[in-house]
Amino acid sequence: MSMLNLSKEEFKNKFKNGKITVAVYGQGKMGLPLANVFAEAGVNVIGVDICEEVVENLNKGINHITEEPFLSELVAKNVKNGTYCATTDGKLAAEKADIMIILVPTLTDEKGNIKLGPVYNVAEIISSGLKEGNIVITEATMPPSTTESLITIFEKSGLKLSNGDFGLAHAPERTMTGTALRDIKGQYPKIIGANDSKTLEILSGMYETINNAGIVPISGIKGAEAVKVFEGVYRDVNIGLANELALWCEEHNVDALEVFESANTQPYCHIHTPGAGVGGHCIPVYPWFVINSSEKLNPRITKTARELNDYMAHHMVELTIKGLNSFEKSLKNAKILVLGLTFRGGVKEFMKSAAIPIISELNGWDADVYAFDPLCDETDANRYGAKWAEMESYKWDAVIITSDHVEFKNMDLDKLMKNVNIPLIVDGRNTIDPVIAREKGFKYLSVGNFKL
Ligand SMILES: NC(=O)C1=CN([C@@H]2O[C@H](COP(=O)(O)OP(=O)(O)OC[C@H]3O[C@@H](n4cnc5c(N)ncnc54)[C@H](O)[C@@H]3O)[C@@H](O)[C@H]2O)C=CC1
Ligand SMILES: CC(=O)N[C@@H]1[C@@H](OP(=O)(O)OP(=O)(O)OC[C@H]2O[C@@H](n3ccc(=O)[nH]c3=O)[C@H](O)[C@@H]2O)O[C@H](C(=O)O)[C@@H](O)[C@@H]1O
Repeated sequence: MSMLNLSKEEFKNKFKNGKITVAVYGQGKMGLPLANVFAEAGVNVIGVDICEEVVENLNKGINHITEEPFLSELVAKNVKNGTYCATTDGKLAAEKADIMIILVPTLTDEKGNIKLGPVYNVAEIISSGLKEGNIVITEATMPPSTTESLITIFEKSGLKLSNGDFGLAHAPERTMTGTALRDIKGQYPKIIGANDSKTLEILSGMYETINNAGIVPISGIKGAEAVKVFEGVYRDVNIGLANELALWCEEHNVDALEVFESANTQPYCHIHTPGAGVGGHCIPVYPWFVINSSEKLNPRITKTARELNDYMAHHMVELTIKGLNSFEKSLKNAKILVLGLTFRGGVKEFMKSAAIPIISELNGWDADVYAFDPLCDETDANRYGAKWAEMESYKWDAVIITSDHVEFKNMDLDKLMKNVNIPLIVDGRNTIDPVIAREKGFKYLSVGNFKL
């Protein structure tokens, strides 16, 4: 069906009555919730993924993103009522679909080199099934200009974008794991940048169907890509500032969180939270999209913040050494419990997790390193060089918190006190209340709060 001939209202009617088919490529933390919010709105949705086990389970109504609240029920309901199905056959999905959404990983390697293999792979597959009147949308976070770099791939289909044969847009996913369904339905307005006004009109109609916060149309595709990337750069740079000011607070024996919270009572001040570092495949990745595309510009602020945030894992080990030394203990053979393997609480994702370099450096000092994470298991701990243990397994010489899981926020400190050889907590996520920890007899150190 050529949607580009429809008015916005005609499109919305067909869309809500299952007359339009959407294929979402990538059924992970972002793609699966999006696909199922569309399906819940009555749209015909095909979820495409390369993982056969994921697809097989999804077609049985089984959700693999178990940390996403309410998603399991939604997937089961949509599969049952036939508005959602999954496949590994991306070409067939493209042949059936009117709108194709690309929501696969956009990553960088350790050196910040951008890796867009999954995007180009999906573009080739979509091109093989692209039909007149279709619209292709990138929702994955894209280095600015990347969506338009796919045009030559789509035009292998014989269709021409400049002739209006198909539409192209970028409409970034502005969602957090843990609140994805809420966010997709309208926590924030939907940014859309399209190749022409007709495509923009149709997609405004489409997203209005599921997002009650409305649409923010951007004058071009590249601008829409920059919106999303800049949101992430803003966050990484501001976390870097928080970490730098927290290190100053440690040097001057000032409680960083108390100062930051007080400064933030001024509406123009939003000092972020200092910590063990910036993980995930979003915030530490997007700055590289700016750094690697700057030729004349030297993006010194973006680069410096990135470097400082990556330094914080080492600082956590420094705090641990200072803490142990205050008990006349060194790291060698010290029994250390690392609480948290994931990059942040509530998400089972290890990309750039602070725990990984921390465990590696502790092992370098011949410490006896164990880990626990409520979302993980022994295999995850061993993969990163730690043995698996629970709090009660041994008497610990130090406990290092690297993920802000809610289980750690509610930790029973009286029980922990019974399971320590040395009462030392190094809190990389400001998860524990320092006053309570110190009242209970712990030596408590965190980024920005250093009292031996
Ligand atoms: N995770 C988050 O909090 C957010 C992520 N994003 C962006 O969303 C995009 C996707 O991220 P996530 O969903 O978190 O990744 P994810 O790793 O959770 O899921 C990616 C899915 O894509 C599948 N996949 C990989 N290559 C594929 C291919 N060639 N064809 C089909 N499927 C393929 C994988 O099997 C996996 O199921 C990224 O660009 C990310 O920057 C945007 C906002 C938030
Ligand atoms: C601007 C913003 O809030 N972006 C969100 C972010 O989600 P993400 O899951 O990456 O979590 P996050 O809260 O940004 O945390 C990233 C990392 O930074 C750390 N972190 C976070 C905030 C802070 O003040 N200090 C800090 O050290 C976290 O511990 C974590 O290691 O990135 C997502 C994305 O863009 O993919 C985005 O959709 C989410 O809304």
